[in-house]
Amino acid sequence: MTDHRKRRKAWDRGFSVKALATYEPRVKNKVDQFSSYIESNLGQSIDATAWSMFLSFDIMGNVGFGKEFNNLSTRIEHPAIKGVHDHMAIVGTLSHIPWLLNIASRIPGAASGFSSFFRWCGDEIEQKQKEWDMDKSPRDIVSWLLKSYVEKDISAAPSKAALHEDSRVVIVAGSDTTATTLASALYYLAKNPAILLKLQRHLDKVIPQGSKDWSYDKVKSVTYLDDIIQETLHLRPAILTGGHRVTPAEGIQVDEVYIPGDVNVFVPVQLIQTDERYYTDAKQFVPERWNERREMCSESAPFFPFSLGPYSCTGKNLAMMSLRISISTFAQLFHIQFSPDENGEAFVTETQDTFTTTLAPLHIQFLLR
Ligand code: HEM
Repeated sequence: MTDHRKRRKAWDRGFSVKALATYEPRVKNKVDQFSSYIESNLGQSIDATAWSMFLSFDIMGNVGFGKEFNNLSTRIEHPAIKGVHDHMAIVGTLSHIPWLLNIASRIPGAASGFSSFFRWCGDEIEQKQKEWDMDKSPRDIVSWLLKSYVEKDISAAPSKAALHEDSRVVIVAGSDTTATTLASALYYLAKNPAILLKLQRHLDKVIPQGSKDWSYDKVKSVTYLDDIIQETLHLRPAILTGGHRVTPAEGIQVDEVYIPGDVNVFVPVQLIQTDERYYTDAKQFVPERWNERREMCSESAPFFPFSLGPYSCTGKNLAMMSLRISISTFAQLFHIQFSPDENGEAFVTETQDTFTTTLAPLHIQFLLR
């Protein structure tokens, strides 16, 4: 735990206000690239699940590694994405039996599906270290981690292997999660035209001159945008169940249930966040519950899509920034609706909990407002 707290410092530097300010125009640039594609394909059916993935991985390649994944321009998955998904399918299944996961990673060939991803991250770290310039301020998350390592800072990864692992976490933790949240937000906006319209009105109020006047500062002032993101994370958190935790040696009392010590437990995020005891119309998409209809949340309403405590998400501010930039840009420019052959059902019923979430395709159309 003390070790973990120390190591968080290296991570936190990569998400400081100063670091985020250097990422912001790069995130916007990727979102604009996506918007340009939409503009030249207005009315066409677009798979929001796949495209959200392309966008998030391109963002994470750029701000995570300072590299171009080119998913948006080629519309072909970078091998790192496939590697991550193969990896997560195994993690999602085996994490319920943690010792099996340890064994599986040591069986020759068992990890072949995601070894290209491991190799890619490792090569990038090696390359960065070769080109390392002490005088330059890091411009991406991995460079912040490498800086601590090269300078032997107290927060540094304790070994090269640990540094390689951290670099993989940047992609695994940062891309899939933001992508599934964006795809879910697009699903809710397509399903609820009145909510999309209300968001557009709020955006028009702070950006009356249209998209050329877009600025992150203006968008950040639109609380309804945050209400929509929050409600998406409330109903469809990107990590549906979350990682397990071990109970303290003396055991733990949860209401009337006693759980003995050293037991693996899960706290299923989505299940708890959609419990009617805490929220009115708990499974309905009502962004207003976070502001003007606050009475729809009880005092103790649980909300922890980024987890809580010392192991909570260190990339939360980057995730929120990416989501605000993406959703505000799309909503300002476009009307969003389901494609004629889409009703959104499979997107909900075929969701798989693979530690991060695996989503079914979602066919939507963007039209000019
Ligand atoms: C909507 C997007 C995101 C959601 C919902 C999310 C959620 C979470 C959750 C629930 C955890 C805790 C996992 C556990 O307890 O087992 C976590 C941890 C973490 N997240 Fe995120 N995350 C998001 C985006 C990001 C981004 C963009 C990054 C950037 C790289 C990131 C980096 C991390 C890291 C490094 C950890 C491990 C923290 C630690 O162990 O101290 N996340 N995230």
